[in-house]
Amino acid sequence: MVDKEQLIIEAKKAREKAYVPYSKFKVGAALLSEDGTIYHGCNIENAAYSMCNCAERTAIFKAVSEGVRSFKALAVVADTEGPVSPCGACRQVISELLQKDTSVYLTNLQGDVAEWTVEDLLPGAFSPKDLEG
Ligand SMILES: O=c1ccn([C@H]2C[C@H](O)[C@@H](CO)O2)c(=O)[nH]1
Ligand SMILES: [Zn+2]
Repeated sequence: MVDKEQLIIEAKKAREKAYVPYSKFKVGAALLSEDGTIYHGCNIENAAYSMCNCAERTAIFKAVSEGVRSFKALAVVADTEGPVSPCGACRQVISELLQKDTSVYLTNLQGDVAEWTVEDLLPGAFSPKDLEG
């Protein structure tokens, strides 16, 4: 059973793999699936800047592309003053692909941890329901 502290350790390990020649800002994520598998993600940048992919989305897309859709928890870590704050694009992806009750641990290297719900990360998110008109 993977607990919060262990998942944060895994996110820190993922952070070390970040490819960030432009921002030099390393971010790591660890996504725990319902069956106990951990999907690691780091941010991956590109000389065409808009192609940069955040750590959270790397982890989520890895899991979903393996057919995994049920998640217990997501940990994200960066070297920020307070707990790292996911960007709007990641909040949108998190809101659609993680469950409402999936725990989200936002942390930094100093050990500050903020625990969020998926719902609170993006109030009023655009959702599949909006496509029904
Ligand atoms: O929660 C976040 C915030 C930013 N980044 C990345 C995107 C870019 O590579 C770098 C600077 O924004 O950090 C993430 O991966 N996750
Ligand atoms: Zn993001």
